[in-house]
Amino acid sequence: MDHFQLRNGELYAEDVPMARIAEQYGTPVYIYSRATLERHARVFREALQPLGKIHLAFAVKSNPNLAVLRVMQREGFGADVVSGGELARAMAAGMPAEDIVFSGVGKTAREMMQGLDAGIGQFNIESEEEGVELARIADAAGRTAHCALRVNPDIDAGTHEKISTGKSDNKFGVPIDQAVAMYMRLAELPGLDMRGFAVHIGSQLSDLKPLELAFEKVGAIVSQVRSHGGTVTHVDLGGGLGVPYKAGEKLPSPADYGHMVARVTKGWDVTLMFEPGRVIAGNAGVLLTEVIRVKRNSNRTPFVVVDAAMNDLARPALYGAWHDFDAVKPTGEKMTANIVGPICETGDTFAMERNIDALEAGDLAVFRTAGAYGATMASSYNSRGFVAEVMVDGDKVASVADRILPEDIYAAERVPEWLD
Ligand SMILES: Cc1ncc(COP(=O)(O)O)c(C=O)c1O
Ligand SMILES: N[C@@H](CCCC[NH3+])C(=O)O
Repeated sequence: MDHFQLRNGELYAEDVPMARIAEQYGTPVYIYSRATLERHARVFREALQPLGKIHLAFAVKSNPNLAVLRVMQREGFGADVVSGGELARAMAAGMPAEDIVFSGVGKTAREMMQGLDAGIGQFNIESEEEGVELARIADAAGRTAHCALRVNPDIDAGTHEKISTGKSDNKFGVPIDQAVAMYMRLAELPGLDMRGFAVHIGSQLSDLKPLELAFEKVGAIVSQVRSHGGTVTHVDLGGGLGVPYKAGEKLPSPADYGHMVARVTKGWDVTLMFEPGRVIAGNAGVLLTEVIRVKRNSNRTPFVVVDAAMNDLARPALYGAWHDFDAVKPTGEKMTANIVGPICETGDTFAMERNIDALEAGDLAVFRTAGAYGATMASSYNSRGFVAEVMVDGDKVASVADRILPEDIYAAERVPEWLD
């Protein structure tokens, strides 16, 4: 059930009218629904639970807000992190260190030490060089790093090229044909406990077939390692499951995904790990915005200029991504418009020639499916500050991230005295 729905002709977030949120917190503002996050977490768990030993790690990059992480922690999820900052956030939100997986091609020595000091559950190593460095650091500190080797299966995930990660020319993972020998070498190093493999071929996948092919390839190397006398107890299958961005769009469900995973991993005898992000958070958030003005150039499609911009929601500018856009108080009238933000770039365009609810200056509207890769990718470009975030829970609403004003940002800047 959608928790961002019309009631008596106006949009609500759970039991809170969005107009009230705009009044109280201003716009633009991200709104997260606790009930939706929880439902998605449970649906995902129920789809994978039948597989036996599983570990669920929420991809922090998709939505690192502390309140969102706390919801996930209460749902029994650990975290997939890709930086020292995300690791610190996951821990600040109360995630147990042993439930945290650290991925990423560029972990610094300092971040490795941070993970070791915290006692995180697993490092996903993305190169032999990284494994050797982690071994040296762990050994010198008298620690053991539990590790999986991330493989690159050279599979086209069929998603946007900028969010594909599993082709051989992508920077992620090690070539799968070298993985077994590399795994065996790394397993010899002091300081490392090689316990398995990881794979993640991309995000917003709308077809399960590429995932299935990737997992089959991983299954083959698990057998090869074992036939060489090596040990494999964990396989991390990453995230990537897509979500509908357009009303009525059909994508594979977590249950479809669960059935596919069950079929492919039958007999592996490992703990299966998952790193879902978008499928949990995407449709659990919207970006509420106010129309600043409607700019009508005679005979041309009007521009609906909203107070959200590409710095608040970067996906349309970065990937040409589609976000459904609905009036908070629709009149039933429609218009064809270009939806743009106030930033001084043509790329600050959310949609062109879109058939939308008729809007005028001062009206409120939402970009849907903005809970993942929304606020987390915000910037302060054009000195617009950082967008605010709230969470609703039934009829309750709370700020979960205050708006950061331009003056808060330039307070950290200095003019050196030699410029006086
Ligand atoms: C290593 C890794 N794990 C998990 C995710 C989360 O992906 P998604 O939000 O598509 O589930 C990503 C992002 O693509 C990733 O790079
Ligand atoms: N930022 C991307 C997803 C990247 C996934 C990170 N591995 C998006 O908005 O779709």
